Amino acid sequence: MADSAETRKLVYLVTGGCGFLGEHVVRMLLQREPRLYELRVFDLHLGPWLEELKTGPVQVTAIQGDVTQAHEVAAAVAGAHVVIHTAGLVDVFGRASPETIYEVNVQGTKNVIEACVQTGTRFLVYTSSMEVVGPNIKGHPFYRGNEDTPYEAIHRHPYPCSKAQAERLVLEANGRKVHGGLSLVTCALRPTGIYGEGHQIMRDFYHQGLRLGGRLFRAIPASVEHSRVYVGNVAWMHVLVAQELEQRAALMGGQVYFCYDESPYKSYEDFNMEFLGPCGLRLVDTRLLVPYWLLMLLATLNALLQWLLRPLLLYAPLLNPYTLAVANTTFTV
Ligand SMILES: NC(=O)c1ccc[n+]([C@@H]2O[C@H](COP(=O)([O-])OP(=O)(O)OC[C@H]3O[C@@H](n4cnc5c(N)ncnc54)[C@H](O)[C@@H]3O)[C@@H](O)[C@H]2O)c1
Ligand SMILES: C[C@@H](CO)CCC[C@@H](C)[C@H]1CC[C@H]2[C@@H]3[C@H](O)C=C4C[C@@H](O)CC[C@]4(C)[C@H]3CC[C@]12C
Repeated sequence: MADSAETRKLVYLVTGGCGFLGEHVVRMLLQREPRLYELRVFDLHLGPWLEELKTGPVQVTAIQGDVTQAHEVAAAVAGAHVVIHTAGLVDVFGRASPETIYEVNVQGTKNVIEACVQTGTRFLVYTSSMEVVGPNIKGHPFYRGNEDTPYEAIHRHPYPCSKAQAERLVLEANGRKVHGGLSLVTCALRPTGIYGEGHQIMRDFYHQGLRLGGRLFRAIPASVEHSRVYVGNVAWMHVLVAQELEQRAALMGGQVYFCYDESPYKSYEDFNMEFLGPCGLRLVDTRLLVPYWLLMLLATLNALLQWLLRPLLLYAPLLNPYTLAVANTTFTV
C-alpha cells in the first residue's frame, strides 16, 4: 500500500513491547501495518533499541510503565485503536512469588481491560499460552490437539493458573460496552513454546552446555513431543489478528487460537539441539544412567535449595519438579 499520510491513522499499544515476543511484535507492526500512525511501546524495562525505531514515518512512543498500576495503563491506552497485551511474568523457575505472578498476569490484565473500557479502545489482543490448557497436573498428554479437543485443564502452578485466569477475563470482556457506546472486541492467542532470536531459555541451555564442556545431558525421552513456534510467526499472528478483528468481530471476538507454525514436533531438548548442535554442543544420552526417579530427586533437591537459599540469593535452575513434569509430557497442537 502506498505510504501516504491519509492512510496512517491507527494508534497501537503493545504492552511488554520490550520482551522476547513483544519486540518482535513491535518490529512486525512497523513492517506490516501500513495504517500505523503511532506505536506505543509500554514496558517495565525499556530497551535501548527503541531509539533506532524513531527515525521512520511512524511515531514510536516508548512508555516506561507497570501494568499493575491502573492509572499508568489507562494513560497508555487512552486514544489507542488496538492494544496487543503481551506483558507478563513468564516464571516457571521460582524467581517471583505466586503473589507477584498473579499481580502482573491477572491484575495487570484486568487493568488493561478496564483501561480499554474506560477510554473507548475497542480491540484487544491478548497473549495467552498453551499452558492455559496443559500439560495438566496429572501429566496427561495432549497429542495433536486443537482448541476444541477435550482436555482436563487442571493446574496448581502459579504461572498457568494466572494465564488461565487472565485469558478467561479477556474472553469474558468481549462485547462489553466501551466509552462511546461501541463494543469491546477481544481475542486470545495461545503460543506453544516460542523460540527464536532473543530466547533467553535457549541462551541458558547454551551456557549450561558450555559449562559442561560442550555437552548437554538428555533428561527427556526423544519420544516426548512438544510443539514449538517461531517468534516471528507468533508476532505475525498477533498482527494478523489485530488487523482482522474489526472486520471479523462476530467470528473472532471472544475466541482463542493456538499459535503453531508446523515447526518440527520434537522433544524440548532435541528441538533445542537443532540450534545448539550447530553451535558446537552435543546431547549425551544419559537417560539409561539417570532414571526418571533420580531426575525427580534432583529436581526436588533444586526446589529445596531454592527455598533454603532464598534469604541469601536467587537460585533458579532450569530443572525443577514443574519444568521436569512439563518437559516430560507430550503437548502438540
Ligand atoms: N516464551 C514463550 O515460550 C511463551 C509461550 C506462550 C506464551 N507466552 C506469553 O507471551 C508473553 C511474552 O512472553 P515472553 O516470552 O516475551 O516474556 P518476556 O519476559 O521476554 O517479556 C515479557 C515483557 O513484559 C514486561 N513486563 C513484565 N512485568 C511487567 C509489568 N508489571 N508491567 C509492564 N511490563 C511488564 C517485561 O519487562 C518483558 O519485557 C507473556 O504473556 C507469556 O505468558 C510466552
Ligand atoms: C529436564 C530439564 C533439563 O534438561 C528440561 C527443562 C526444560 C524446561 C525448562 C522447558 C520444557 C518445556 C518448557 C515450557 C514450554 O515450552 C511452554 C511454556 C509456556 C510459555 O507460556 C512460557 C514458557 C513455558 C512454560 C516453557 C518454559 C521452559 C520449559 C518448562
